[in-house]
Amino acid sequence: MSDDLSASNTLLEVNNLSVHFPVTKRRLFGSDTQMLRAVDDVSFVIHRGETVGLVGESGSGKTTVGRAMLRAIDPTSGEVLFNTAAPDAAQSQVAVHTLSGTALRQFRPRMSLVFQDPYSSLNPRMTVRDIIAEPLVASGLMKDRAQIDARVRDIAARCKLNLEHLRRFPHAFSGGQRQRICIARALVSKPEFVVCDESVSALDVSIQAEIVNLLRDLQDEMGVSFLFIAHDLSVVAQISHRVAVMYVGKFVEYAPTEKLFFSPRHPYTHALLSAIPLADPDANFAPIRLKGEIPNPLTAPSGCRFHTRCPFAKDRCSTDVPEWREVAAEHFTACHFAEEFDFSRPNGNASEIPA
Ligand SMILES: Nc1ncnc2c1ncn2[C@@H]1O[C@H](COP(=O)(O)OP(=O)(O)OP(=O)(O)O)[C@@H](O)[C@H]1O
Repeated sequence: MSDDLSASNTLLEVNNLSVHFPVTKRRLFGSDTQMLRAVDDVSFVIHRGETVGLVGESGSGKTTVGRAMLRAIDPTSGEVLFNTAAPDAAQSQVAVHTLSGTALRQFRPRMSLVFQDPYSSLNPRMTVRDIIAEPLVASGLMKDRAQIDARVRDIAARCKLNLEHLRRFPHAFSGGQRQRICIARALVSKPEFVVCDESVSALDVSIQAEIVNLLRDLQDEMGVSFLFIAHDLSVVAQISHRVAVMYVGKFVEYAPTEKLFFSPRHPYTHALLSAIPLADPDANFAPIRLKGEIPNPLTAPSGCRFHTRCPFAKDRCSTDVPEWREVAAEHFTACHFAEEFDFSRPNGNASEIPA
């Protein structure tokens, strides 16, 4: 677990990141192209050895943030800066958003991705050994077979895979074992940053807990940082040092996990938390339920994007875009009235975060 939130421990800086997709609609005569603002002006940092949870309803832009950070897609604007050196050495900063060609290919092994579906993301015709070795071979990081085998066996053992299984094919394995194979593949190149995109969502609850524990152990051993994308706030709470909440392409709140759970400042975070059955002895805590669907980013509401569903919205919420600001130490939000709301659960404590 990383508690060092100092600037010298920063691994990734995301500054004003936007990803807009052109969407063309056919009309009777000709066509009409609009920009879909999947991610709009998002800024945050991730520290070394830290897990940042990213939550929000379907379509809010979580996957697009992760893919842009990995340069799997090109950002429309903004920066992704990666500090490559160890914290005590002189740091060397790589502007990931500007990399291309050979430089991008050489940088790729430092970042990786674990997909949601452990069934479709493994090639059924490859052995487990070859699947795990693939990133080393594809990036040209290692060429010597004995060296590759040693690295594969090392990461497979860390992921608690039986080494005898390396010669088998993926169909022989359960969902949990397959996800261990996916994690081994993602970590074989010893990346410093890994995006886990809904990586436990498809698994049974007991298996989810095993995978979350495995990711924590691997983080302690290898110092890797995770962006952990999920719908399920209770899973995110178990693994994340800090949590960001997204709504229609915007970050609405970002705070250390306990603060976000027990003193949220944004009505949307409060609404998401209201859906979790936490034992809460505080009589003042009034849960709210969200009505309606998340708006389409093509027709995102003006002002605060949440105002159309916010039970606390006032006039200016429909016209003025709220400023993204630090309302308490390490606690950021974008709500005009964050200072006025009290959604806190003063009697809550960390042990109440669902396990
Ligand atoms: N390549 C693309 N072209 C056009 N629109 C896209 C593209 N990729 C994503 N989108 C749109 O961008 C928005 C954000 O999508 P994204 O997948 O990032 O959301 P998400 O929060 O990860 O959702 P989910 O939880 O369902 O995966 C959605 O409206 C989606 O339809």
